[in-house]
Amino acid sequence: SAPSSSAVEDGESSSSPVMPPDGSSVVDVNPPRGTRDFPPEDMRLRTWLFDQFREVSRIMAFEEVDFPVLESEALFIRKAGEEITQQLYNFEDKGGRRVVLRPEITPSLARLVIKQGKSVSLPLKWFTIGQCWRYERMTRGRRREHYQWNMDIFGMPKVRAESELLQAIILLFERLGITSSDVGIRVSSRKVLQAVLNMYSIPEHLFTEVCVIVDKLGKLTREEIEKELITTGLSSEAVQGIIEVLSLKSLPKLEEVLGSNVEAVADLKKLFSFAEQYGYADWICFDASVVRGLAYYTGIVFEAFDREGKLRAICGGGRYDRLLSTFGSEDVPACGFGFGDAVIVELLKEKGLLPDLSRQIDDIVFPLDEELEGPASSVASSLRRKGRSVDLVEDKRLKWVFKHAERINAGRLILVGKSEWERGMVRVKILSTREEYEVKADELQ
Ligand SMILES: Nc1ccc(Br)nc1
Repeated sequence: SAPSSSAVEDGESSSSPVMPPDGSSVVDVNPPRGTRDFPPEDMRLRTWLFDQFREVSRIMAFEEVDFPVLESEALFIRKAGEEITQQLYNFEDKGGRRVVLRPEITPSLARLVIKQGKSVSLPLKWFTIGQCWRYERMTRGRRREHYQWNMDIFGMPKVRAESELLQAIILLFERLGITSSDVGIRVSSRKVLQAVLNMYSIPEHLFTEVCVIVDKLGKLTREEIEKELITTGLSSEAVQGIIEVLSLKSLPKLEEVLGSNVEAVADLKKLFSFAEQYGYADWICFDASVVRGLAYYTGIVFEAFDREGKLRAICGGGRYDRLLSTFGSEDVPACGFGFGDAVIVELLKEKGLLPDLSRQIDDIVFPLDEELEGPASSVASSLRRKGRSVDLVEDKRLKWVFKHAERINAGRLILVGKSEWERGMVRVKILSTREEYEVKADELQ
């Protein structure tokens, strides 16, 4: 039996491995700390979820792209103190290169846009589903990997891009049976914070750091946030002003505070007006406290949340118009979101919306004795070449075969018996109706 592993650093199991008689030791059969196996039942759920991601991406006219999970560390070195860059799964490879298991996908997308250069026409609408990693001290016992669906639009400077991405997220929720009573999407803009910092003449270079700090609203206490803001050098007046504006949840109130000609207000009003036209206005709400924790966001940001408040953010994203220039390239306006594979499954469980994904096999082919194993091969092969899923079973008692047929929801049981085969026939059992008949082997469909 596999040694039970406990939460010790870096995943060594705490119990000694089972010692088989020959003295060798059994490897720890658990996956590395913080990672998951996907046995068939879990894999069916994951495949179903990813199929929903793909179907929404198709409906939204996005193209699929992919990248290595392994990326250059340089792509993720940022100085804003984000959690994501403090938990890099980074190492030096055998060639002395600094590499990472990517913690997110957006920088890879940006790298490919730069690499494609003038060979692509804008706007680009790309999506991918990929595994992302973080190295977290296991004391917190959290996962170190998850899969993220990313949808990104490059070369669309106006809020049409954000509106399109919000529709993709809402279409996904609707496909899963989730309603706007279950989930909402908080929307704001980093330009709100930018406007407040301008009001207090706070230098531009503090913007990103302040965003990363205020993103902890809801995770840290107000006092802790204020303390962190003060340490960046902000005056207590500016800190109070920031906290006050970020507590706004009314766009008209924001307009009163910031004025109508502030870009943030104009963008958000346009977005909420589009939402009415798309028909998803009841899903979204303005909430100035949303800033998201990634340093590179520059405009509208959003995150989906469960209205019961039991779970972490379901997905999130925003506009990042100046990411490419941090890689030394000309900027291209961009906007995107990441949608993880874990919180959404917790939500589906909460709402009783997990789909029934049992196995479905068309036919079981079973030779009734050893000398018919050859003919059974040709029966199975012929059905498979017609596109039927066939489980070829042998060396089992018939009682087991019937039980197995039930377990895998087989449609038919094809019995290859001696007397029937001598007449060129096989016996077919329709398992749902128990109907049974003989048919010519070479006419079996
Ligand atoms: N960025 C990131 C990577 C892996 C996990 Br689990 N969560 C967040």
